[in-house]
Order: sequence, then structure tokens, then C-alpha cells
Amino acid sequence: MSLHLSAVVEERGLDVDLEVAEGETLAVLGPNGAGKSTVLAVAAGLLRPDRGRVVLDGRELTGRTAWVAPHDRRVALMAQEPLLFPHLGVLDNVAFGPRSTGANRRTSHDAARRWLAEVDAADLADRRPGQLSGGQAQRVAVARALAAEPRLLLLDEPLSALDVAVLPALRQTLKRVLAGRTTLLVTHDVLDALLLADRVVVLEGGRIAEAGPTADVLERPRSAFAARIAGLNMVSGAWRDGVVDGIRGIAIDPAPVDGDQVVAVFRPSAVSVFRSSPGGSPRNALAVTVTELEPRGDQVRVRAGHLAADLTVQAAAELDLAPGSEVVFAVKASEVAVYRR
Ligand SMILES: Nc1ncnc2c1ncn2[C@@H]1O[C@H](COP(=O)(O)OP(=O)(O)OP(=O)(O)O)[C@@H](O)[C@H]1O
Repeated sequence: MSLHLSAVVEERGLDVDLEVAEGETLAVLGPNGAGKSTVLAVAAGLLRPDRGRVVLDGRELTGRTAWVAPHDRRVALMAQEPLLFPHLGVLDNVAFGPRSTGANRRTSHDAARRWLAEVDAADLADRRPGQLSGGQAQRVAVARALAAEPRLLLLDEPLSALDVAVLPALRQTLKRVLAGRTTLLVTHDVLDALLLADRVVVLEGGRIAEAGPTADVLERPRSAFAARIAGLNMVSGAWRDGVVDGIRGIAIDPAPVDGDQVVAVFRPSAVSVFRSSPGGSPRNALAVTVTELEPRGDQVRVRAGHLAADLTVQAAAELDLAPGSEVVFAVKASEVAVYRR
């Protein structure tokens, strides 16, 4: 194991024990106040737990007697807002890490240019932080975190402050740079967890409510929180001729090519339910068996295995639905977003 973190922080009601394997990305999910940021603070050395240990690559960073200062941990923390030094240009911001470990100006600038290129931000090198959009600033912040060559990357909701228009491209950049890096990723977004993380832990009230491979937890959630966020329909498989597992959708840039592993994502509210196939329609039609009807206010969530559709109570009554009913779930291709995994 590359990271082992166990921590009790009485004041915040936190009591966790988790491990992240070398090169693995572990997503930490959970409702507000569950303790996610506190876990990152303990790992980063910003908070000393009442009891517990942080061991990274066999080196004890936090322990009963051990205490390594944040800047000596080889741990990089990236916050929701990219905290760049406003008085330094982009290049110097990224060069800061290598500079502070003794690299000279030339070497640290070379490294900074390499990392900026790595996150598709080479053209921003001469700007000031004040001249960057939110998405550009976050790219620079990723480059700065990586330039310090951390052994552990801590990301606190790195995409949550950004405009939806820039999300897919930045998510892909993160996916590329996280591959093979030991990472703890705090997120509220089920897609981030699905696309970026190997495993997830769900925190509720400072305790680990569930843990496991991301797809398993999202497809078969056991904790209340995971069940709530895992409301999206997700179908994964290989992409061929614009279709994954019988479902046609809109490929999100960068588009997958034939044979790529993808996940098609669509909201239960985008699904219509029919007793028989709506012939001649351009919609995806999936023959399914209803497994459960779940009342939700003036709506009913119709579950069919791992797929779900939201109908009005009236529509569900008109269709005379019950567990065991054979129906067709239909969804327009324009409502299905397909992401490369
Ligand atoms: N600086 C602090 N001092 C004391 N208690 C704090 C402090 N920061 C957070 N807490 C408390 O510790 C608990 C865990 O908070 P934490 O910020 O780790 O949760 P979180 O899961 O990151 O929440 P969010 O999703 O809202 O960011 C909460 O009860 C919170 O009120």
C-alpha cells in the first residue's frame, strides 16, 4: 500500500481508516460536513489528528511521535479554487515547486513548460493569474501541483467551481495526469468518481459508510448517500459505430474511437416508458423488466435492474406498472452523453 491513513479527530467527529494503493485514485464521496476535507487536511499535514497515522510509501508522516511538516511531505493539495500567486506569472507559479526544492531558474522553467504542455496550457505561460479563465487557472494549478513531483496528490473538488462548458475537456486532462498517480479525490460529482477513480469510499458523519470499486458502488449503492447520487443511468462497454451496448448517444469531446471503453450516461427523467416498442422513433429502445417502483413525491422512479426512469404517478398508473412488467425504456440519443473511460 502506498498511502495508509487512519485518523480520529474528536472535534470533527471523524474516525476513518483508509488505504490507497500505489498509482490508484481513490474518490472520497459524502454529504456536506461528512469529513472529506478533514481527511485531506490530515493527509496534507494541515491538521494533526487526536489519534492515527499517515504513512506514505512506508514513511510515517503523522504518528504518535512522528510529524513531518506539510512542505516536506511530498504531498500536493489542490483546492476547489486554484490558489495561484497573483503577483507571479503563470510560468513562475508552476516553477515554484522545482525552485523551492533547489532547481535553478533555467531548470525550473524548463520543468514548468513541460508540465504546462502536459495539461494543454503551454500557451498560457506568459500570462498573469488575473488574465486566466476559471478553467485555465485550474489547468495551471494542476501543472503547479504536478511540477512539485508529489508522491501523493490531494484534490478537493477540483472541477466544482468551473463552467460546465469546460468540464469534459478538463476532466479528460485530469484523467490523463492522474493515471498511475496515487491520488485522493474529494468530489460531489458522480461522473468525476466514475471517470477518474478506481475505487470510492463514502463518508457519512465522519465514518466510512461504504467502500469498493467505483462502478460497483454506483451500480449497487448500499449507503444512503451513494444511493442518492447514483441516480444517473450508466451503461458501460466498448464503443462501436456510435453505439455502446445498444445505446446511441452524443460523444463528449475528446470523442472515443471504435473499441474504446466508454460509459453512456443519462438521467432517469430523460427516459420514457412504453408497454411496447415505439416503432419508427429515432429513440434508443431497451426491452427491460420492471424490478421496483419507488414513489418520490409526485413522481415514481421505475427501476429495471440498474436502469431507472422517472414518471409521473399518473403515467405509471396508466401503464399499469408492477414489478415483473415487461416494458420498453426509450431515451433520445441527444439525451445520452458518452464519455471515454
Ligand atoms: N476548522 C474547523 N474547526 C472545527 N470544526 C470544523 C472545521 N472545519 C470543519 N469542521 C467540522 O468538521 C466536520 C467535517 O467537516 P469537513 O469540512 O471535513 O466536511 P466535508 O465532507 O469536507 O464537507 P463539505 O462537502 O461541505 O466540504 C463538520 O462537522 C464541520 O462542521
